[in-house]
Amino acid sequence: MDNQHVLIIDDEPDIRDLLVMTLERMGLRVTAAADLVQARRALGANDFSFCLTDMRLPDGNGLDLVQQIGRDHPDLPVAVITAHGRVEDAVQALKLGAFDFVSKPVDLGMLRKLVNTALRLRADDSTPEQDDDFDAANAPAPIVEPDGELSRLIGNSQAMNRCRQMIRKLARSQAPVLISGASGSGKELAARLIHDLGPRIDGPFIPVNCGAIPTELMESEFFGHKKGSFTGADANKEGLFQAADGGTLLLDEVADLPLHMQVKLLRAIQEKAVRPIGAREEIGVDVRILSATHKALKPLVEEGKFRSDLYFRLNVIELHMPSLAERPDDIPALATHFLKNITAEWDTQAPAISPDAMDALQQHDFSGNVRELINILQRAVTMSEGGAIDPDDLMLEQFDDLHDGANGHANGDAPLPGLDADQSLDTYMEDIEKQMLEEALKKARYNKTRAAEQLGISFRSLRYKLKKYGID
Ligand SMILES: Nc1ncnc2c1ncn2[C@@H]1O[C@H](COP(=O)(O)OP(=O)(O)OP(=O)(O)O)[C@@H](O)[C@H]1O
Repeated sequence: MDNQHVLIIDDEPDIRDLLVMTLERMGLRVTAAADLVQARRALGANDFSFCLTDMRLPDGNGLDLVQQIGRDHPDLPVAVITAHGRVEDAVQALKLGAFDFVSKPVDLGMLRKLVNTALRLRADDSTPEQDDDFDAANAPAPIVEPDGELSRLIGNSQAMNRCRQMIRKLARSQAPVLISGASGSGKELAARLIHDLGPRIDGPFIPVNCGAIPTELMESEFFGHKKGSFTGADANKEGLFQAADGGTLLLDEVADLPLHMQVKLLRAIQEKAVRPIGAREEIGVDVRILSATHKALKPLVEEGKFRSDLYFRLNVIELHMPSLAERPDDIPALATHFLKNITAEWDTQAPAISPDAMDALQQHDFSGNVRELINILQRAVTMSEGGAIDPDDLMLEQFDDLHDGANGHANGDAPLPGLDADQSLDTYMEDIEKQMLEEALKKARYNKTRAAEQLGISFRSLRYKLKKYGID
């Protein structure tokens, strides 16, 4: 870290001195500026590795500097110091391309972590950055060569290129990202890439399905607990935030968070600290938050089911993963890639996909997106007898029937089985319930969250019923 030169901008002499001293103790060379004019002069005359600016300065707003640095020095990470509780300022700074923020009074421990992360980013900089904008959603996407980690994202459509371009850019920031997209469209894969391409790569990546944690255990799962803090707390337990310290926490299916937990999460995200159940003190955590959802969150906010303040905090930047219907041209490349993977994993000969079968795949309505394509190919490799996969091997009608079928039974269109003479009404009802559960699971490609949705019951209720009937 020797010789790295950083720029601090703050008009309050006491705070400025404290910041300078803290960073110099980290072995950094520090230049301090008291206003925008001094800062611009310093930027023009030096090659900085990191910049930290206050928001309110005597001759203007620190956000103007964030924008200017984004334009003139796109590789220079810049963080802002926000007044305590001014979440809007922090969100605005992140949207404008700030790397991260710290709020006043500045916690020096957190600041040191932030600076280390920023300098790691700078040290890793080997590839020149594209000078693009976060919200340039409709701009034509320049081709981002799918080399290195990004080659894990298959597909060369415009939509996929735009995703790669966004992911590369998002990896450089610490801003919260909301990843939207249909089931199986690659949301978790995108989150992993943002983590792997960023300065937190050596830290943990912890994905958590928010719909899968029982309500009563949520607080303990996220924040941990102290031994003896409630019945059954036999030992101290670390929560997911602590487990993700120095890395990334992915809140998957974030729409399924119950309201009481949304309040607690918001606090943890804002304060960058958690308090385990039964603990007196809060513990600072250095975690980047990504979230993913297949449900549109905005309508949930309007219905009062998702807190608007949490939505505002999580959705600083949105990354949309396109469904296969939006990029059918990517299907051949995806199919060829997965076929190779499957045959390598199963140690069998790789059959070719006949042109007719490829056509059929391109016509197919993939409600389960890439995950469904993988399932279809796994089955096709098992079914194919000759050297090629033919349309029949794909058994696409069966997948279509599954799309339509569960609606049939689940909505009561299909005839109900008759009641046996020696059967009680209870066991008869249980048989029907079991049958509906199995069909909904099949239709949802064994995604329990989706199956619960189709059945109109909560995830927790589904899990209870599956256990009751011994369905795995
Ligand atoms: N563009 C892609 N290139 C290569 N593999 C992909 C791509 N998109 C998705 N996959 C693969 O498809 C599978 C499903 O992707 P993933 O779990 O990321 O989807 P998801 O959107 O998070 O799904 P869900 O909504 O069900 O949680 C994974 O095996 C993933 O690696």
